[in-house]
Amino acid sequence: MADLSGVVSVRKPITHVIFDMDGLLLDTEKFYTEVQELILARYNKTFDWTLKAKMMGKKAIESARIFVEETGISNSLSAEQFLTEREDMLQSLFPTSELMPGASRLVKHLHAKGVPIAVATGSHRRHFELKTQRHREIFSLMHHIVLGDDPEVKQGKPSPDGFLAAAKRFEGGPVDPCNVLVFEDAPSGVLAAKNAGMSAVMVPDPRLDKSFHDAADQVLNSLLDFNPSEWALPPFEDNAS
Ligand SMILES: O=P(O)(O)OC[C@H](O)CO
Ligand SMILES: [Mg+2]
Repeated sequence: MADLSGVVSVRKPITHVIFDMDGLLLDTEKFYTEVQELILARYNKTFDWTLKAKMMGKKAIESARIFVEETGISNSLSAEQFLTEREDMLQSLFPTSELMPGASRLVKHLHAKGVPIAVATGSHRRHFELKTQRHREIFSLMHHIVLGDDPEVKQGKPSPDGFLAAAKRFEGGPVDPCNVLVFEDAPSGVLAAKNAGMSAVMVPDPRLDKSFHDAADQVLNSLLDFNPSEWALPPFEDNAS
């Protein structure tokens, strides 16, 4: 494949795949947005996608600090108080989480073809359990799952900690990062994958500024648009979703 300057870009042969969770496999980013809009409304402020872009994909306390500082409410609400306040709302929303379009098809396909797959999420254990309670089957196909409160994940995305921990835990690991493909929705997540030396397919929310697409190796509107053959992965045998 050649770009407009005639530079030929060769994609690395992929042997292992790591999925992000929130906003990529699960349609859970909308819950964070909803709750944060409600909290900010109390301070007569609005939540926008510039702030969302900075928060998404990060560990809870890291994104909480960004929230109170960027909105200028840190004198009234600390990051810790913000987390406590949003918790009740999130706890009732998370169990209703739905899979993103194409997530089930892609995970089942890669698993059936023997491609080792894992999850690396910024989400901590308690939230992970709530979000995945209706989706145990899909998550059981993962070789392993690295959570945001894993002791090896010292820093959240864009630090590569989560993806490097995930690459280490595959059978026969550590897997060379250049053979790992990451699926991400968040700017911080794409940077984390690139900081880990991995390839990144970004499936961003359409409201995210397009400048965040630049760091990704490929940008898709939906997981349904992913073509495994482009990454030397086994092709789909049908067009079913
Ligand atoms: O996108 P994830 O799966 O890394 O999750 C991060 C936070 O829990 C939500 O932005
Ligand atoms: Mg995400």
